[in-house]
Amino acid sequence: MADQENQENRKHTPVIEIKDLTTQFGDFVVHRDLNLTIERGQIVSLVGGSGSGKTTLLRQILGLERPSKGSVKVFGTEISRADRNTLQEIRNRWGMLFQHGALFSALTTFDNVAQPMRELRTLPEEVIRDAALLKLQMVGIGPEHAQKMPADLSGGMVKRVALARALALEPELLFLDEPTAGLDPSLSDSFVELIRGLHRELHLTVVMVTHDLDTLFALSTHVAVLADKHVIAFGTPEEVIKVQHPFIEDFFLGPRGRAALKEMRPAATGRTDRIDYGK
Ligand SMILES: Nc1ncnc2c1ncn2[C@@H]1O[C@H](COP(=O)(O)OP(=O)(O)OP(=O)(O)O)[C@@H](O)[C@H]1O
Repeated sequence: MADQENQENRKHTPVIEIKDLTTQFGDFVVHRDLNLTIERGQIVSLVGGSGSGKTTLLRQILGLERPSKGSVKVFGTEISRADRNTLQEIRNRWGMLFQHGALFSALTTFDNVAQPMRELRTLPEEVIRDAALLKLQMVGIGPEHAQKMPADLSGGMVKRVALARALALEPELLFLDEPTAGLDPSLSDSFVELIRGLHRELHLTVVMVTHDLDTLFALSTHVAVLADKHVIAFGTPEEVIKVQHPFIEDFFLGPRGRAALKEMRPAATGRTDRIDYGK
């Protein structure tokens, strides 16, 4: 009964809840009274101009930066107040795909994916072996590549292996930092498809930083726009592009944005309509 209650609570607790966050470095204020709530199953793209504080916000969520004011809760726990064990438990519930340095160059493909499981120190090696191969299979990497070194893989394969590694501990929450940067358009499309499929199968919550509008429109259920030191708009892509703000108009409705909107495919919601961008 208590277990059931816990599970119910888990379902209803926002995955990320940021309230009145201020981040300040010396006199320089990056975020002021920033609010953002991300619910289970959402795919949220975080966008904003250069220096608007996207990376710093991710660092706040990951517990790498402390709020000057306000609170950042992940899975209902205030991350800056969590003790070491709680923080580790929370970290085991998320995976992160970094834009650069995604893999350890001295480890094989297989060992890169196995490493987060080995660090748990609770799983027998045979279980790790099967799980790592399964994760690689999920991202379309066959066992024949398992003993290859990262330097011998193509750019697209490195991203896939890095995604397998981020999924190693079966996270509920996945952070993607510019997931399609550096991929050519067809690799980028297939990577988007892969993330979309995994989101559906694994019921993941995804938070990504991206400048790539094709990726944004193909994947996002929601978009959070960071400008003027806080989140100026949060909603579905259709809702957000209607908000009048110079950054939004420039980002979404400039030439690049219009092209991406025209090409837009159904997003992770399974929506099949096209965005009507008015102008
Ligand atoms: N540790 C720090 N000390 C001082 N200033 C910092 C620190 N970290 C970030 N900043 C400043 O905070 C601002 C926001 O930086 P941040 O990297 O979060 O922006 P961003 O939106 O990710 O930008 P970009 O898209 O260019 O990567 C910048 O002006 C940056 O110089």
